[in-house]
Amino acid sequence: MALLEVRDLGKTFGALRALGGVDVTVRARSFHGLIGPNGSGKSTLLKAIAGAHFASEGAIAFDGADITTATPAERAKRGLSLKFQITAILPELSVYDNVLLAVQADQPLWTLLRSKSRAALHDEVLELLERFLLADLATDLAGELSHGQQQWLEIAMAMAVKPKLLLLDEPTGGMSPEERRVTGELLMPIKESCALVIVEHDLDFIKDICDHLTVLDQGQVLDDGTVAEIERSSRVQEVYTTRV
Ligand SMILES: Nc1ncnc2c1ncn2[C@@H]1O[C@H](COP(=O)(O)OP(=O)(O)OP(=O)(O)O)[C@@H](O)[C@H]1O
Repeated sequence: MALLEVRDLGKTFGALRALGGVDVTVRARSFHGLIGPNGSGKSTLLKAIAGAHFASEGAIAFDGADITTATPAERAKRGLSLKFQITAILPELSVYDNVLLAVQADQPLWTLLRSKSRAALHDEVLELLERFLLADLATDLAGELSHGQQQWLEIAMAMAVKPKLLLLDEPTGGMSPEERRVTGELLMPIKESCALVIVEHDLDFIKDICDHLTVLDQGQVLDDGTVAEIERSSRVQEVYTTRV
């Protein structure tokens, strides 16, 4: 079943047509990669899905609802969660408090005042810290974590709201090969409850973790299919050998 349907999406910035006629379908609990040369429109598409900017044309449906003109907060309430290239952690707070803030963001105020609820929140924070290899660093300042650990903290925070779809923009940028490998391992289990749309330049990483790929070129869909189909695509090979 389709969780996200992007139909005939277009986005212009002044005279520049960054996206045009883009169709993308993401199934529930699938990992969907957006790849393509620099400037092909990957981040623009991710931002349009998140509501960070509005599409100029076309429609976006998420979980059965039309979200084309919904605000980022309304999309988040429906189960969309995102982590962008730019960091969103609070460096002066502990790792624990960063995750606690993210977990609390999903709770009504009255829930936070009950001690039973606070104990449950504590358990949720610990569970996320364990899952993303941060439990031993809980009391460290977030700003003192390594680059890779900061990325994992942000993914943990994005997962704190129990999304149906997680959007990641180049999560492995600046990571060591070992940190990339671990990031892949940390992401795989989220498939049990959540789909992923990921923009990534590391093609080996994206092929390892994704079920489905959409290849963009000059703001349009060049090809779309399983990883094996895209690997065999002569159109994609041509673009990657001549322009990347
Ligand atoms: N806010 C903006 N204002 C004007 N032009 C923009 C804006 N955002 C993106 N663009 C332009 O839209 C086009 C697509 O950019 P986008 O960042 O989506 O590509 P990308 O595939 O993510 O590139 P990269 O792989 O280099 O990150 C580019 O020509 C870019 O310069």
